[in-house]
Amino acid sequence: MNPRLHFQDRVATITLQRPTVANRLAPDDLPVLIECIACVNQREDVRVLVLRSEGRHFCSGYDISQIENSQSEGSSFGEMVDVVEQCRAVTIAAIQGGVYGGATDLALACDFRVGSMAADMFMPAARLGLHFYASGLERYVSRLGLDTAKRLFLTCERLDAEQMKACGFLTHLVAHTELDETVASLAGTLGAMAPLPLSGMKKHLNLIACGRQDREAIARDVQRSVESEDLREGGLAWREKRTPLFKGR
Ligand SMILES: CC(C)(COP(=O)([O-])OP(=O)(O)OC[C@H]1O[C@@H](n2cnc3c(N)ncnc32)[C@H](O)[C@@H]1OP(=O)(O)O)[C@@H](O)C(=O)NCCC(=O)NCCSC(=O)C[C@@H](O)C[N+](C)(C)C
Repeated sequence: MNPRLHFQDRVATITLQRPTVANRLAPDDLPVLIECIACVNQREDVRVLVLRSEGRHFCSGYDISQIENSQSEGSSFGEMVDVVEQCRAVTIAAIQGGVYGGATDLALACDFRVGSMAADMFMPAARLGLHFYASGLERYVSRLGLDTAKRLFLTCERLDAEQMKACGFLTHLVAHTELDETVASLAGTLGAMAPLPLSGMKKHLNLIACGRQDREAIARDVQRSVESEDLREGGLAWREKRTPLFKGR
């Protein structure tokens, strides 16, 4: 099955596993990815989702051999990326190599993008004759700013790992050999946080980034945390100088 979903402790991992075609995503892969996220959302014990892939490239985007159908399929690619962005768990993309086209939007929908020095990226939509969908354009501008979004979309320029970090595409840049360890360490850090504020603040920060903030909803989530067992546990653990044991309620 592509992709593969795996659970360990508080961490879910989705692995793209078509390395012979640079992990390109065909229309058939999109509902499978959406289903994987639905499975993750159902598991209350899962706090972190790692999106990784096998082989030299992270993902080469949409299947170019089916690009003419992308008008009808385009919305489902964007829909899949929106579903990833709205995942309840905090998401980390582990980018070991190339990330191209729609895959760059998929990575941007993740909360953290940890890249290796072997990573590179480009967005060839204009070169292919394709206008990118609205939610992807918005995500680029809200995450990277207007000038970088224009540079990437309009020139189709290739960026190396250091340029990806400099423009904010990568949140972390590490040696190739340290990628898995860095991702596991970040997943461990995030997995130890109180689940309610973790997923709540993730959701609201994303909404604020695209200008759709809801102050009343934030106030409700603040109140929910004030009344939570986890807040009492957090204070108690601090006083007792021990690691808190959060239950997500
Ligand atoms: C990834 C790559 C750098 C790898 O190079 P490599 O030298 O390591 O390997 P390769 O021999 O080029 O690739 C291995 C195989 O993988 C295939 N492949 C690689 N990426 C593909 C892709 N995206 N679609 C279809 N086949 C793809 C190659 O054609 C090839 O097939 P073959 O063995 O039958 O010749 C090189 O294949 C390449 O540039 N691929 C194209 C990348 C690219 O332009 N991606 C953007 C796709 S368009 C896109 O994503 C926009 C889309 O999101 C918009 N919308 C959602 C609205 C539809």
